[in-house]
Amino acid sequence: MSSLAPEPASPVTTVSPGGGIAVRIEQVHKTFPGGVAAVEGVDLDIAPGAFVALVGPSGCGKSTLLRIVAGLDSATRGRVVLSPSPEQAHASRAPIAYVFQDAHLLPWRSVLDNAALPLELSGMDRTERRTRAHEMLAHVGLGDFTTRYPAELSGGMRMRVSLARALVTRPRLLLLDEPFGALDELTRGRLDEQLRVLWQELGMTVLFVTHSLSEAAWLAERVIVFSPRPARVVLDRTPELPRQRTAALRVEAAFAREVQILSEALERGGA
Ligand SMILES: Nc1ncnc2c1ncn2[C@@H]1O[C@H](COP(=O)(O)OP(=O)(O)OP(=O)(O)O)[C@@H](O)[C@H]1O
Repeated sequence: MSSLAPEPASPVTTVSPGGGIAVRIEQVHKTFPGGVAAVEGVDLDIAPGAFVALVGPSGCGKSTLLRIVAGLDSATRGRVVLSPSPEQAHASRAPIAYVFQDAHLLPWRSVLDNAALPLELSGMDRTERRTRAHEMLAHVGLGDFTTRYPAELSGGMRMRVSLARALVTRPRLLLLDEPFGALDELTRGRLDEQLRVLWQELGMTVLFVTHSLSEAAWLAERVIVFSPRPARVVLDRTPELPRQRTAALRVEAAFAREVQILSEALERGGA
């Protein structure tokens, strides 16, 4: 089987849609020790279940903002309010999962054991965690690769394991930091398609950092364009595109127009 062959998606029946976390970013500023200002007065209200792309020039502060939302870093001023809060979140679902630019798989563990890792760390018993990891790997098209090891996989397959590892916890908020940036266009497009299907089926809020304006317009229901560092919001746009995103949409005039609008905002922000 080709690593990119779309497998019939096995629905994740145990997760009901809904249940995404609302994210309120209130006047967030971040200045690092030494005086580097990375984020300046960002105000965003993100509805539960929204799919939001964050775009901006390299080094503008997107990752910093995502890390603050995740609680991995703190704001210098302002605050991020998650609702429900991670403490109130439902026990059967993790509040937050984070996907990095690199897959960061453990080379000595099989694909299945990599995907099951967060469940193992949470103390779930072996049979249940393996069942859940199997289910999610099948969902991202890796059902036939569970016994393989990371070194035997392509870059796109490794990213899919990383995505499955984040999704096994059934997060209510999924944060992705330029996850497909190192992949070729075709693989990236396929993974975008799988991610959108997963978002629609799993019921979670998604914040997706990318450099690619076309990826942002195709994937997200709302695109935030940031200025060069320190990141300020230049544009907050809901692309006027059909909810059902298809591969054919990428060559349509309406899509090109959306990318153009984002591109102009990016230029304005840098002026
Ligand atoms: N821990 C840190 N200490 C000091 N400066 C930092 C730290 N982390 C990030 N920065 C600086 O903050 C700025 C924003 O970095 P950040 O990684 O958030 O940008 P980005 O928009 O995600 O970049 P890219 O798109 O290239 O990944 C950069 O100038 C970076 O050097």
